[in-house]
Amino acid sequence: MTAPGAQGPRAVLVGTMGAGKTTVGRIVAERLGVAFADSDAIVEERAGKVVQDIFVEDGEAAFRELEREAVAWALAHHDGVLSLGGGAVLDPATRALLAAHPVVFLRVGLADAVKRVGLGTGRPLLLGNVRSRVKQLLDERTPVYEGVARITVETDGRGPAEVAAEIVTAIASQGEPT
Ligand SMILES: Nc1ncnc2c1ncn2[C@@H]1O[C@H](COP(=O)(O)OP(=O)(O)O)[C@@H](O)[C@H]1O
Ligand SMILES: O=C(O)C1=C[C@@H](OP(=O)(O)O)[C@@H](O)[C@H](O)C1
Ligand SMILES: [Mg+2]
Repeated sequence: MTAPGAQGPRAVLVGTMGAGKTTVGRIVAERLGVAFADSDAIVEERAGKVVQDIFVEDGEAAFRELEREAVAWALAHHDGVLSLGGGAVLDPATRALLAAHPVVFLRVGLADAVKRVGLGTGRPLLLGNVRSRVKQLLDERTPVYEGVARITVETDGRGPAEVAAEIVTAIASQGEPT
């Protein structure tokens, strides 16, 4: 994290659950030599409990409020790489803030997303039929991710290091004068 007055994140990663935002974001930050932050981790630190427990004990609306505040704070104060939770972009105020930032959409298809999220219990929105929930979220949210992104990176069939390398190249070329 950085002092107030920073320019904001070098890259903000968005995409659905299993796109690899947390994993790839950490690698991109390492390669750029900057700090990494994840909205879920900020929320968990502030709430003093994990995302799953916030959903169960306080409800999704309470989580979304904490998430909106965490993202707004990080966009203003974190100048490294920032990964968002998959649903953060559903908030209109968050989308408005994102317009001023280098947003990278990590695209993933249904098969790879399902493989990556597996049967873990850490993602409360996927409880039940994982495949049909992932499909529904992909269908609903892909246009939203496309709407906020300046850069889109395909992740199907590619490992995190390869995806991270493409992001580093893409943000470097975005920074060049046209
Ligand atoms: N490009 C990739 N190829 C294969 N597995 C990946 C890739 N990116 C992430 N993973 C794996 O998928 C799982 C979910 O990744 P994660 O970074 O938590 O995704 P997100 O934050 O987008 O939900 C992790 O086990 C991670 O190791
Ligand atoms: O898509 C969503 O609504 C969510 C995605 C999760 O983050 P990841 O996308 O990093 O898994 C986490 O914020 C929460 O379980 C809700
Ligand atoms: Mg994540």
